[in-house]
Amino acid sequence: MTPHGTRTAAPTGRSSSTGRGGAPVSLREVDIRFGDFDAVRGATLDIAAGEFVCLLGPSGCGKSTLLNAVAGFVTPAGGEVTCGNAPVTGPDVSRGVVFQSAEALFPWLTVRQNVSFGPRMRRMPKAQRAAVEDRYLAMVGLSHSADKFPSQLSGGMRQRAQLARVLANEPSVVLMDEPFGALDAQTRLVMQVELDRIWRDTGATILFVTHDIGEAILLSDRIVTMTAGPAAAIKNVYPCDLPRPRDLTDPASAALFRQLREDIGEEVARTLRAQGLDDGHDGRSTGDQKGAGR
Ligand SMILES: Nc1ncnc2c1ncn2[C@@H]1O[C@H](COP(=O)(O)OP(=O)(O)OP(=O)(O)O)[C@@H](O)[C@H]1O
Repeated sequence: MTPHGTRTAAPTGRSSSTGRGGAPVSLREVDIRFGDFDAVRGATLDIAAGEFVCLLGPSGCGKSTLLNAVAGFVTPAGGEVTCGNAPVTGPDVSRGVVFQSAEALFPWLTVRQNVSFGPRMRRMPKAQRAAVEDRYLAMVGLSHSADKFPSQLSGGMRQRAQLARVLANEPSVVLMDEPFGALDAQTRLVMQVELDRIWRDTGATILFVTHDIGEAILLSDRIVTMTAGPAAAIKNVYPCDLPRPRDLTDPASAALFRQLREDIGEEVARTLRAQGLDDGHDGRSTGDQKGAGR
């Protein structure tokens, strides 16, 4: 598969059975600075409504920073981020964020109350709220655990609860920052399959940050790599149109895996050289991990 520069993706036309479907997201020449530190420079990317895009890159390059700019947590120093053609000027429930840590759940509330939190804040009537709770608890497979507290859940269940809480706001864009990074390998595989189904059901646009090349191949319509920071940029955009469900051992997936590993390996090696730590390491043992292509 040939990577290409940033482009405007054609809308996928994916329909949703729940939620409000997806919205397009656009980054135009986005620069992000933290004081004197130049974190991201000139990032341009168009994500179509309903598209699933993964951001991959070496540790510390700026993946979360870019996701935070789409979330509205970080204000770009230059350029523009738009969602559904409106400028992003701050956080909004139409852009839900799922974090790596399930600490994002309120520990004093049950799973159902956590899921209900957004609709309650929006003063949704009780009967309607109950229907929303039921729908999203069922969607993530937590109906039977609705009355448990977060401390009574496994790591995978907590991430499901976090996702249900975000989905209960019926966001048109879901931003996921290494949501499965703290899970064991088996749970992670289960969650990847479930997320693929949930994405189809909701029709939401998903921007997903991961270190895991295999995970990106299993889930994405397109995979975006970033250069090592500072002043990180979008490096390549790889279309990933393999038939779903995907199998990392099939030759096309394995070839894409190797291509991505090489792409990220170059950036890791560049970072090590810049730090004077280069000992001939080509970065291939980093990036990832599990899956095929090795
Ligand atoms: N609030 C902040 N203040 C100062 N620097 C920051 C801030 N947030 C991020 N950075 C810096 O910006 C760069 C990009 O960080 P970011 O967390 O986006 O990287 P990442 O690619 O998501 O990393 P990882 O894969 O390790 O999670 C890093 O050098 C980081 O130290």
